[in-house]
Amino acid sequence: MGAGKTTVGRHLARLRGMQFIDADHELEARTGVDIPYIFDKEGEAGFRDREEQLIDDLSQERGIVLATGGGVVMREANRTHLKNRGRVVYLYTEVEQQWRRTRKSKNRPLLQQDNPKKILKELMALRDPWYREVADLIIPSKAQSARSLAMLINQKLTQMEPKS
Ligand SMILES: Nc1ncnc2c1ncn2[C@@H]1O[C@H](COP(=O)(O)OP(=O)(O)O)[C@@H](O)[C@H]1O
Ligand SMILES: O=C(O)C1=C[C@@H](OP(=O)(O)O)[C@@H](O)[C@H](O)C1
Ligand SMILES: [Mg+2]
Repeated sequence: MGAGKTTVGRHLARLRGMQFIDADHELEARTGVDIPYIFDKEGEAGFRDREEQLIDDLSQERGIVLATGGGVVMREANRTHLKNRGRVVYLYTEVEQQWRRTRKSKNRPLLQQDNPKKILKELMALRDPWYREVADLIIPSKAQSARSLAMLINQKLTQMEPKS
């Protein structure tokens, strides 16, 4: 959360002339409600079930840039689909930076409590190994604009062999 997946992903899609899809926005469009509402009514498990279904669906698309939610690596099926069906970029961000970028937002239910920095730290410890396992490319996102990060990712993807 707060790494810049949604923002950088949109720039990257523009640079590559591809369609951009944000999994959370797509889920909101398909259900007609927002992410906090889904967490509220169905809990995190309900959200994860919907997310898993959606990732299976979207990862079969070709020629898109897909920004996932940060918790996507929590389910093994998601990790497998992303790894097998696309090229995965891990936008690494320090917890302090994540916290600064997310502290005013009301849109991330997991952080709507007293000590969001502690939650971000715990989630990082749990998830970082999975992000690294799934990633084809690891990009530290420290102190660079979203557009320059997208340009860097674009360049690195272009240097890689096309995924068959
Ligand atoms: N490289 C960046 N530099 C400065 N601000 C950024 C950068 N990437 C994202 N942001 C800002 O941080 C916030 C969270 O970004 P977002 O793209 O929603 O992250 P994610 O989708 O990974 O949770 C947004 O307000 C966005 O404008
Ligand atoms: O890290 C997570 O578990 C989540 C990240 C969010 O997306 P962003 O990573 O785009 O904030 C969103 O999917 C949901 O609130 C859960
Ligand atoms: Mg996002």
